[in-house]
Amino acid sequence: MSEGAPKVAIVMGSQSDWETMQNGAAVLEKLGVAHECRIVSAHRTPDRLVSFAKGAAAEGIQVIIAGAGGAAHLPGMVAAMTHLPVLGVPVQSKALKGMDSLLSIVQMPGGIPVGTLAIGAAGATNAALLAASILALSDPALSERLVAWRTAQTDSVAQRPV
Ligand SMILES: Nc1c(C(=O)O)ncn1[C@@H]1O[C@H](COP(=O)(O)O)[C@@H](O)[C@H]1O
Repeated sequence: MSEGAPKVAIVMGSQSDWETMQNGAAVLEKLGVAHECRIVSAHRTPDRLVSFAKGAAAEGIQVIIAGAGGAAHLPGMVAAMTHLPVLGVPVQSKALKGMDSLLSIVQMPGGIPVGTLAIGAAGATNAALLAASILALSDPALSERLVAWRTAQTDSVAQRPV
């Protein structure tokens, strides 16, 4: 469904973040938003980070979702090197349950924004929905799919617990 050149890039600091970030990829897949997923780490692969962040706009990427845990510098460093919207997902860490990730991502200095989502799977899901909302501003067909997705979600909520 999501064919064509990727418009959203989902980047994550480690393979271990995929369990969380795949929730975002699944939403983009359902909505038919072309996307790509990459492992990029500010700490472990700094050169890969620079070439990704500096080249993303020229490659046709329109929104970047960046997920990382612990000392989560990835989203902020990506944002420092691109004007594209960057949505940050704090991945839940074992030691501090993701509070470290959240605080590392959310407290950006004025001038370099990262739109920070909730810790964990819900954050990854919502980052993908926000990315789709941004793209839908200039894509009426995607806008219709997004509204249909929201309607289906509403319809799936039972009136009473079973
Ligand atoms: N926070 C970052 C960055 C970064 O910010 O660039 N690179 C890796 N990491 C994080 O280290 C955690 C543990 O990684 P490992 O599981 O590979 O040891 C992951 O949640 C990853 O996002």
